[in-house]
Amino acid sequence: MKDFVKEVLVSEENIEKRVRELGIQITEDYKGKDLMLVGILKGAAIFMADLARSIDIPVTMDFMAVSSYGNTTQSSGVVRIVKDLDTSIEGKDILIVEDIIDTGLTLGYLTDNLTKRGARSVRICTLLDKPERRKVNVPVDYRGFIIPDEFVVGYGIDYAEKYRNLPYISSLKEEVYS
Ligand SMILES: O=P(O)(O)OC[C@H]1O[C@H](OP(=O)(O)OP(=O)(O)O)[C@H](O)[C@@H]1O
Ligand code: HPA
Ligand SMILES: [Mg+2]
Repeated sequence: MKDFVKEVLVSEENIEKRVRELGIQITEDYKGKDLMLVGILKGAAIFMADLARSIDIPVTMDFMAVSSYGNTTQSSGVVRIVKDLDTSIEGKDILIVEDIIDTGLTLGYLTDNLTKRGARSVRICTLLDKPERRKVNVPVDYRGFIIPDEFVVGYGIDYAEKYRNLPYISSLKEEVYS
């Protein structure tokens, strides 16, 4: 066990199994539709790569980058678009792919923003959901796991840009923050 890991909350095996299940469900729901996956950088990059390969219909993929956390464990509350989509999404069925929904500020802003661009539908797929921390109510259509109110890292998710390459989801020892 890496010495900065406090507790493994979701194992590599459980992530793999759940991603496969989500892919099957999304494949069913979007058959015959023009599905575009929108991954939210950087946290969702790893989830997006695995999820896309578990979906069995043709999809298009693009990425956006927004930032609200910076190098802290607290959301600033201000969502800023750092990288926008490359193409118009008018008439498309959009599935936003996120690593984690915490306060809901990021996804609340993004759902609104993408809906206003004339998408046919905008839905949300998040690997992790931390409902205890919610400030903005956002409808989650596909959810990997519900987790307790702990700051987590791994499988794409960072603390101060580190630990994204852990293959599982874990909490960090207190000394990492100090
Ligand atoms: O529900 P919220 O409280 O808004 O938090 C969730 C968002 O915060 C993190 O992104 P971050 O700003 O850290 O960017 P990153 O993905 O590049 O790490 C995470 O990846 C989500 O996008
Ligand atoms: O628990 C978290 N870990 C890392 N980044 C985050 N952004 C929102 N919640 C989290
Ligand atoms: Mg982050």
